[in-house]
Amino acid sequence: MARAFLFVLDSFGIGGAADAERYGDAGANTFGHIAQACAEGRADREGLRGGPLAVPNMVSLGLAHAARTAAGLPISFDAPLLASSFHGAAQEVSSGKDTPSGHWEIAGLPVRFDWGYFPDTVPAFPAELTGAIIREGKVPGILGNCHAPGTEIIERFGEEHIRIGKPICYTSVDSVLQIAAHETHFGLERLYELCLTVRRLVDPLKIGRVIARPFVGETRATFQRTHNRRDYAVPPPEPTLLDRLTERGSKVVAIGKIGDIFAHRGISEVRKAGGNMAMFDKALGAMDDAGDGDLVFANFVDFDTEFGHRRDVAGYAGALEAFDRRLAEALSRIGQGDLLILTADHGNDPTWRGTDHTRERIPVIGIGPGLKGGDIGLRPTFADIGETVADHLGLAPGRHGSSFLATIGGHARTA
Ligand SMILES: O=P(O)(O)O[C@H]1O[C@H](CO)[C@@H](O)[C@H]1O
Ligand SMILES: [Mn+2]
Ligand SMILES: [Mn+2]
Repeated sequence: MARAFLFVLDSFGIGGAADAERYGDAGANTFGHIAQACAEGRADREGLRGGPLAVPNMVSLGLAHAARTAAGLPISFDAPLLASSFHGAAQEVSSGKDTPSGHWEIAGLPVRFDWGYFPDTVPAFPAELTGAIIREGKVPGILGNCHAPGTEIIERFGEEHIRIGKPICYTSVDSVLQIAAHETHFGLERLYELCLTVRRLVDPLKIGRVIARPFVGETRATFQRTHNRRDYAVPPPEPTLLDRLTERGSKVVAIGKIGDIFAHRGISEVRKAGGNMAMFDKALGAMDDAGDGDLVFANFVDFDTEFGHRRDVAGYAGALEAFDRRLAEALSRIGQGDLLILTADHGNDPTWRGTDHTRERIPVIGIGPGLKGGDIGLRPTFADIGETVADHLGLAPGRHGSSFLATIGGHARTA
């Protein structure tokens, strides 16, 4: 019996990317800087957390060792490593530091082409596109049309949006076109339909994702985004690990936004919930249901959306600690033949300038009862993760990356 559980802590980078300079991110280190801020008492928040970062379960899987591999940081956490655990870091070869690039590469498909981006100008969208959105989306116009952080732009235009019914369209340094609209005044289903229309319109521009950003509340002070966010991604240009598994008849259970990220290709079942903790419940349930050859692929998005982009260090630290506490429940479900890998898709250093992702290496830590475990070193591509899962689940090797299963004493199960 072989099963695999892949948990992505969205944006939990560990620094050290060799090409960080090109992105203006030399020195960015999400994990390192959060740990440092906590150690120096700069991430205390009444009622939430205080003191040094406490993530003992991830440390026992080798998180601190992984940080040293990625960025040369000294290991300052002293928990013993669990038997059969393994640790290392991976460098991204895809050019984008965005969610689809990170996840697709993890699933064995590096993104070699360049995404389309909108310039940081006002207006940000080409006039023909804006015209088409209004015409084909049947809306009276659009608000925003610029680069902006999502919460700010809702504060700025939310009331006007409610009054005149124009959706708020904005973008960022990522390859995205985001549409914020009120759940009841504009309508949630109408927002989703509009996003589908816009998805088609931006396909020729190679825009990675159109994202529905519904919100509620009646005034500037009370607006709040809801968990009904939906991402409309372009389908991956080649088969991913997910396609390879489902084609063989294995189940791929997608927790959180994984289904959206892969444009629902190679996914057997989607289980969604609002917030990291509810998502963790879903992940545990999927672990209980998984059978031989299956993959549970989970994304925990709060780290990125709620804390990384908001540059909220204490919030990020608190979320890591809450996640780490729940990890004990996942570890108790792991048995012989199981492989659990924790990783990330890019960085989002909450101590960094701006509000965008940071180019970083990612942790690759995990456990597989019966394995020798140990150091897997620095992997040259995130695709090594997907290839290791493929190897563990008995698939033939894919086109990108290589399995580290043999390094940790696993048996290639490929027939
Ligand atoms: O500021 P919000 O709306 O959260 O947007 C963020 O979320 C987008 C998708 O993850 C990123 O491109 C970033 O701009
Ligand atoms: Mn992400
Ligand atoms: Mn993000």
